[in-house]
Amino acid sequence: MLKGGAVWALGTMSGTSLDGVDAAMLLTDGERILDFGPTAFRPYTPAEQATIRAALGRWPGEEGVAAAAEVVETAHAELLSRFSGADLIGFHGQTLAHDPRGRGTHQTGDGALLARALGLPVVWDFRTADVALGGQGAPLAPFFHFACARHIGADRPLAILNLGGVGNVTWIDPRQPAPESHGALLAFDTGPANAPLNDLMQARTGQPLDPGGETALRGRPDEDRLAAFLAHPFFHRMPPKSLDRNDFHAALDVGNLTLEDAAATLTAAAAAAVARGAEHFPVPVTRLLVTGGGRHNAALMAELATRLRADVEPVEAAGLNGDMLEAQAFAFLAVRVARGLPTSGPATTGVAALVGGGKVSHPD
Ligand SMILES: Nc1ncnc2c1ncn2[C@@H]1O[C@H](COP(=O)(O)OP(=O)(O)OP(=O)(O)O)[C@@H](O)[C@H]1O
Ligand SMILES: CC(=O)N[C@H]1[C@@H]2OC[C@@H](O2)[C@@H](O)[C@@H]1O[C@H](C)C(=O)O
Repeated sequence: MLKGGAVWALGTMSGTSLDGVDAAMLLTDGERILDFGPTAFRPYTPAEQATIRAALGRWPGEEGVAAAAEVVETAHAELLSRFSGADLIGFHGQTLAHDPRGRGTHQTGDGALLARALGLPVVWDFRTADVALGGQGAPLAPFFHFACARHIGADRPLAILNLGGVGNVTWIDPRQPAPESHGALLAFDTGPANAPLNDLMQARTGQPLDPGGETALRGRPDEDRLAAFLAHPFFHRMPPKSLDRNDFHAALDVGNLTLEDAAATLTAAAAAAVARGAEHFPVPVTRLLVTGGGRHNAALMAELATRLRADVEPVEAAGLNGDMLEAQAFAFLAVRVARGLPTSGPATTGVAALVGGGKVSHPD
């Protein structure tokens, strides 16, 4: 186990959009951010993506999972071998299934194998312990978001919103001494973010996303569909709460709308879900910093600004890197695990007490 000092950790994320693997170096003691280091991205090829997609929703030992694991491991080994100077690795793996109150949570990819391949300690399997102890197992970035808020010198409550396939938000009071302090954090998944819009664009146009939100900007949201969407029981649950990528599939039927109106409806739904979530914040925020690919969607950012009475800005406005924040989070969490510090708590995953998730595998 590490003692007090800072180390260079190399974190990875292979997100729900299945576009590829992000990796980022971070100099940290698991409490503070001391420096940001190099970053890199390795896309999945269409064939690799298809192999992972075929295993979505599956559990260890089921058909297709071994092939997906091999793709994930190979892509990570290739990407991570480009870096030098790391003391340890934080390997998230690829979530294939997430059912915290049922079968559990499943991130594929073997960290022990990567430790041997790369010759470095690998911290991995971050979510299982939290779920086993009654937590949602997600989101896990909030303890890092707290460090980010401190790093950028925030002096009043703010929120960091991640718009990936699914949305997740962290409300932060940076005046508290540490993320595990009472009242420092509240975090939860907000609802579907880009995934339904990507699925619509793929099905109707063959494009994987709505670039810049251009299609949605030409359409009008269907208010009846929005109201039906917001009636979903997920919005009546108190946070913390988490979602699987396709949990909202049936609640977001935009089948008979034009492409533009369907895109506008799904975009408005993602923003409305965040606004619903913001009603749970302990005190309202005046600043919402947005990370994840959805910050490039002008229609989504405009809908957020309309629905939330706050400045809605990409995290870059505060000097952070919105493409790499999750990879940096798993670098940070790896150091916390190595130091025996908690990675989640009642306010972030709903677990009964503070939990230090994550396994450590050594190269020999
Ligand atoms: N230029 C763009 N215009 C519109 N949308 C974009 C753009 N770039 C990225 N996106 C959206 O962001 C998504 C990718 O976001 P991100 O990389 O944050 O997801 P992820 O990390 O895979 O997901 P998660 O955080 O849910 O695990 C794309 O699938 C797309 O929907
Ligand atoms: C189970 C799982 O992998 N969840 C992801 C997913 O992608 C976004 C959202 O859903 C969030 O809950 C989480 O990832 C981020 C990095 C987290 O744990 O903070």
